[in-house]
Amino acid sequence: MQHPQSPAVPSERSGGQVRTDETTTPPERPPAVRLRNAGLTYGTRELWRGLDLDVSPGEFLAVLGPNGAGKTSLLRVLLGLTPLSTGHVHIAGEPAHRGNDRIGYVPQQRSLRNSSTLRGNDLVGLGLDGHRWGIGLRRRAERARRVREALRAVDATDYARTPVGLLSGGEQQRLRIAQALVSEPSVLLCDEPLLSLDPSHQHRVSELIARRTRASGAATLFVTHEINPVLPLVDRVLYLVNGGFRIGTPDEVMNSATLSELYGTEVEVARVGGRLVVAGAESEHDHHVHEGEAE
Ligand SMILES: Nc1ncnc2c1ncn2[C@@H]1O[C@H](COP(=O)(O)OP(=O)(O)OP(=O)(O)O)[C@@H](O)[C@H]1O
Repeated sequence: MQHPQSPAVPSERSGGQVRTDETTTPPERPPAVRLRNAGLTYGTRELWRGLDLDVSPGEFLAVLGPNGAGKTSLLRVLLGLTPLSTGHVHIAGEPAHRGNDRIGYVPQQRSLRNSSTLRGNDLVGLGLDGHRWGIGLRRRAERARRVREALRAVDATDYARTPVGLLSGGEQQRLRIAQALVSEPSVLLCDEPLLSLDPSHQHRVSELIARRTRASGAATLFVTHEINPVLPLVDRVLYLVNGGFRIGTPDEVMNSATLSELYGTEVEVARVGGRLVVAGAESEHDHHVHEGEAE
């Protein structure tokens, strides 16, 4: 796992002598996301419980699991929209709360209305509104530069001036990703960001998000049913199922023994033509296989 390391602190010089007795270590940055004994229950339905998780700045975490496992609900908890039933959640050292401008969010896709006359660059620019920015960013030129850069990063420059209602689902999705990235958030939450994207853009967007995660030191939680584009890029996987979970590297989690134990039934994880295929967990798992996807 590659995380930014705290720089070493040089020893202070005092009166010509090197002081080694008071070498101070910089205060550690709090985890970008911290969950402790977290549990979420709706009525009598327990989605997950006893979840302890720290996501470090610069870490890329895939959140996987079948339909209804509680992946979106977990993101809602981090966004401060859904309270935990048990335990605690902190974002960058503060309790999770609504309207947190440290978080960038790519929500699960909803088609933007055909009638929407909003243009792509306006939609991406909305990602800069409502944030507390430094003086420089108040300048319109700087704002426009950031929007342009975000559009270029998702390969959306060509349709930046087209009304979003006229764009395809995949094109709209790329704009949403640019909108979440433009504010350079500390925590990036992506809910099925690869939906509607063709295989080439699935890879491109996954790589872009991985790169931005490392470069900016943001922590990214990436909910997806499309595991193959992201598994080679992620540091760890959180796999939610049947109220339980596993956290570990892709190799630690995505194997037959671990998933069989988690599902309580025989699950086979196989490599087929360089792709990971999960089989045996009934229809819930079919979504992991995306036939025809280019490698
Ligand atoms: N506010 C709510 N009240 C009651 N039940 C809810 C509420 N929100 C979600 N649920 C239920 O919780 C379960 C988990 O939903 P969630 O959307 O988190 O699952 P998911 O893992 O993201 O699924 P998918 O892969 O299908 O998107 C679902 O059965 C859903 O119906």
